[in-house]
Amino acid sequence: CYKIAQISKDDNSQLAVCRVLLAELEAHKDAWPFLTPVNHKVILGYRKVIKRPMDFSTIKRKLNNNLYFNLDTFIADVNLVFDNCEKFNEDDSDIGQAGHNMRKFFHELLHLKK
Ligand SMILES: Cn1cc(C(=O)NCCN)ccc1=O
Repeated sequence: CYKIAQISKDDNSQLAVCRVLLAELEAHKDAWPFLTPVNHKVILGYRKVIKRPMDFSTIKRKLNNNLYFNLDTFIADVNLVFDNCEKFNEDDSDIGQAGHNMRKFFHELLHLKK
């Protein structure tokens, strides 16, 4: 049963790493555009242009509902947040710049944890 215990321990420690990474993203000064889902009733065109919306609160809900298989599936959703941002916003806009800053910050976090 050691093998089974080992697998579940890895899942738990990977889950703990995801929670810490998400907390650090949410605490960043440039996180404000990404904390909650984009309101497509307010932001015209968003629903048509962005096929897979994602935000930090949705990632937190998915983490708590055990919907991430491993660290890589978590990283894919975080990158989706930044890819959506780049698609919808000009690079020189406030939100566009925030997205670039947050992507760089997340990339550096990942390389610290390795
Ligand atoms: C990520 N993103 C956020 C917004 C937004 O307005 N967020 C509300 C901030 N309070 C608009 C476009 C977009 O791509």
